[in-house]
Amino acid sequence: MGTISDLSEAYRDVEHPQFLHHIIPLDFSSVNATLPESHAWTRHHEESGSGSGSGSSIPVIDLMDGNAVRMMGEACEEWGAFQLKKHGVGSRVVEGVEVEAKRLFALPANQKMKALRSAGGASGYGRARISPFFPKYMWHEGFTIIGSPSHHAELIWPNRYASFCDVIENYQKEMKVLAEKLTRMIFEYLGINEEETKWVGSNRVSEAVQLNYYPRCPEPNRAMGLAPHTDTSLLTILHQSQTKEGLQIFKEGVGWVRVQPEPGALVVNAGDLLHIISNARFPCALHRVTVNRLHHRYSVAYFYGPPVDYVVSPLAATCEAARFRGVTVRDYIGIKSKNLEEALSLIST
Ligand SMILES: O=C(O)CCC(=O)C(=O)O
Ligand SMILES: [Fe+2]
Repeated sequence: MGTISDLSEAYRDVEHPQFLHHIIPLDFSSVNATLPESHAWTRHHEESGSGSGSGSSIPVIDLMDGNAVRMMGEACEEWGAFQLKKHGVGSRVVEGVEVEAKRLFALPANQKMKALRSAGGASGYGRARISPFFPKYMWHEGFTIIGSPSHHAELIWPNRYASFCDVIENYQKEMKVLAEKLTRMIFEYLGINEEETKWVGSNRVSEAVQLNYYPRCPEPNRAMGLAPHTDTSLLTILHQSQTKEGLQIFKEGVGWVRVQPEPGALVVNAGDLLHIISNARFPCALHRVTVNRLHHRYSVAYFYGPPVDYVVSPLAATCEAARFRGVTVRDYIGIKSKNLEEALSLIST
């Protein structure tokens, strides 16, 4: 149980308890033709690079390819992200979670509210954690799982929570194996010695599963699915449902670039912790989500990182000056929760 509760505690320690209005999602089923003002952002879709025809897109990499280490490393350097094929996670496992996510978010609002995230907590149902940093709300609701989902699942489904938990726990297990493999490969690319990777594969890693739901939206051009952010992880593995609009990644000099769902592929992106460990050689992928008029969209993110008491520091900085001071995962979570995008500059040297 070690880390599982540790990660929850790292979030609970954050001195910034959120207000309920930052947690309770809008009841989207009650919205018909107009976007409520609370959710109306200024137009944002016409920015450069957001057209899929621009030719720019994150690389699609086959994990079984003999050059996978180099390709993943180069993708991380250029984009901080890539799509991964032949990753070894069965399609039934992935589709299984998507089915459970659909079932969960289709419940009436009062049912979902039974599993509402608490003001100081990290897991449960609610708005995106980054909500307090933005003037408008997002067209989104989420369900965060750290450790066992059974507590919250039982509140929602007293009689059928076991099957939900089986599916989620199996997904966590498979994602963890994949995340370990990817971490080892990426560290190899960065030339980080094995001594520093001892935590990989331990049962003390920090991990969380995030189910995301973006209902169809009457005015998609004025709404925001998920506002621009980077992930507070080492790496994130994401499954997205096959919808046209959705995830976009920001590339310096290009703008927002769509990540077209590639059948069977998972999106991998570098989080803040990998940015620090790589001494900023890898950008942490800034990403956001747009919504669409016709289809609901679902995604499942798996966040992976070192144990909360592990000191993250630039390991790939053997001959250059370290650009960040060392910081424990727990402290970094605290800094990020209070400062969001300023967090990295607060630990810069
Ligand atoms: O829905 C997506 O495609 C992205 C989700 C995401 O960025 C997150 O959960 O942190
Ligand atoms: Fe994210």
